[in-house]
Amino acid sequence: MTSQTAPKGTTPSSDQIRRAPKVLLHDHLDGGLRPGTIVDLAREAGYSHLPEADPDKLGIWFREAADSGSLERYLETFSHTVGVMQTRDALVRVAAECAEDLAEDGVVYAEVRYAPEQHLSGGLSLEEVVEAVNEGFREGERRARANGHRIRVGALLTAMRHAARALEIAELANRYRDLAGGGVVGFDIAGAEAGFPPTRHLDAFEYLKRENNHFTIHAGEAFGLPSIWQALQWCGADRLGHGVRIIDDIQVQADGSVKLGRLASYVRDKRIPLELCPSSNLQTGAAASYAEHPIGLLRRLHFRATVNTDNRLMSGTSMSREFEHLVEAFGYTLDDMQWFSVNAMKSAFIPFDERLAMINDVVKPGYAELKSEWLFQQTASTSGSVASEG
Ligand SMILES: O=c1[nH]cnc2c1ncn2[C@H]1C[C@H](O)[C@@H](CO)O1
Ligand SMILES: [Zn+2]
Repeated sequence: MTSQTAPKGTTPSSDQIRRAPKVLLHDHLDGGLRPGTIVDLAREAGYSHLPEADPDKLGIWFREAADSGSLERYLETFSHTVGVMQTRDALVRVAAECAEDLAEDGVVYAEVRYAPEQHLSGGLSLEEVVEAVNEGFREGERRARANGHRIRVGALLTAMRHAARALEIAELANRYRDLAGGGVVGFDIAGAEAGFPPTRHLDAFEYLKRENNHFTIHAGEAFGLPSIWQALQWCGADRLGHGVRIIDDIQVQADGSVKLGRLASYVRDKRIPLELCPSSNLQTGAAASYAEHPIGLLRRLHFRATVNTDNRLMSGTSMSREFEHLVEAFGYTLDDMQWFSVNAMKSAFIPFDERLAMINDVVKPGYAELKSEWLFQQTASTSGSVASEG
């Protein structure tokens, strides 16, 4: 009897990984610019601080400068991307290219975040920033469709944790939700973690809860369990940005059995989504290698783990590349990729019926098609060998 599915251990090719429908919950708009666009925008704006004028060299500069082992130094590189994103046209262009690039890479749904308060030095208001980015995402979705790709992009508004505008940004996120055609789907806080606990912004989180709105919090990246605990139990985060240090509450015993502490149990029991970003974690020192990244254990233990890019420019990555690294490190199959993608889609901030439709009408059929391709390839090569034997 022949098997109906690809056997476990059949790893997907790079081409299959790229074509597989992927879902991205954690990607920074100002961490994903094309190097050529940065050079163009710097010229137009008279921004003279770029460390390199050649796009290829600039791309390498970002990767190397971000590869520092420290979140604080990693974040310094954003001064150049934010520096050229200060006009309406620049924001529309960057957002449109972001949607196009993600769609080209096989991402079908993405939540892309940025901090509106960082884009005001050219005279834009917070509202004008949000409207420009939304316009860019819609334009990028249209261009992607014209190129045969379908993607839906929602925005998350980030407040910087060292600043004091979180409530104002939360109110902004609330005003721009539920827009026809797509808009702002939630809120986040980002920036240096050590010394800036999420409880500094409790007023913003309490406001969002009263408004029945959604938010994620960068927690458990550069700082450990107390940050995750505060984000969940004081602030009420729906998801954890990174959350990778939950591994500190999981003990693997000498006999291979695993013991979860109370916080790790809570995260798993409540199905709290972890927005894991492997390449970014290697750069900021949160993990030593892909093979040692906690995602391997968290996936085995059935945490609600998702795979994300964080900053495609600074990490020289894409969703496909993240999966390529994981396939190589852990031998993941298309079934594993589907599991991560369904997890991410279940955890998105759009309404339940729309998430379900994406899972049933886009994600699952996409993987089924790739798996059936595999079956037909096997059939073709088997019948070839039967014919030659005959
Ligand atoms: O991984 C991150 N951790 C904390 N903050 C981050 C990370 N990646 C980007 N940021 C910051 C820098 C950006 O300017 C800001 C908004 O996207 O969010
Ligand atoms: Zn991030």
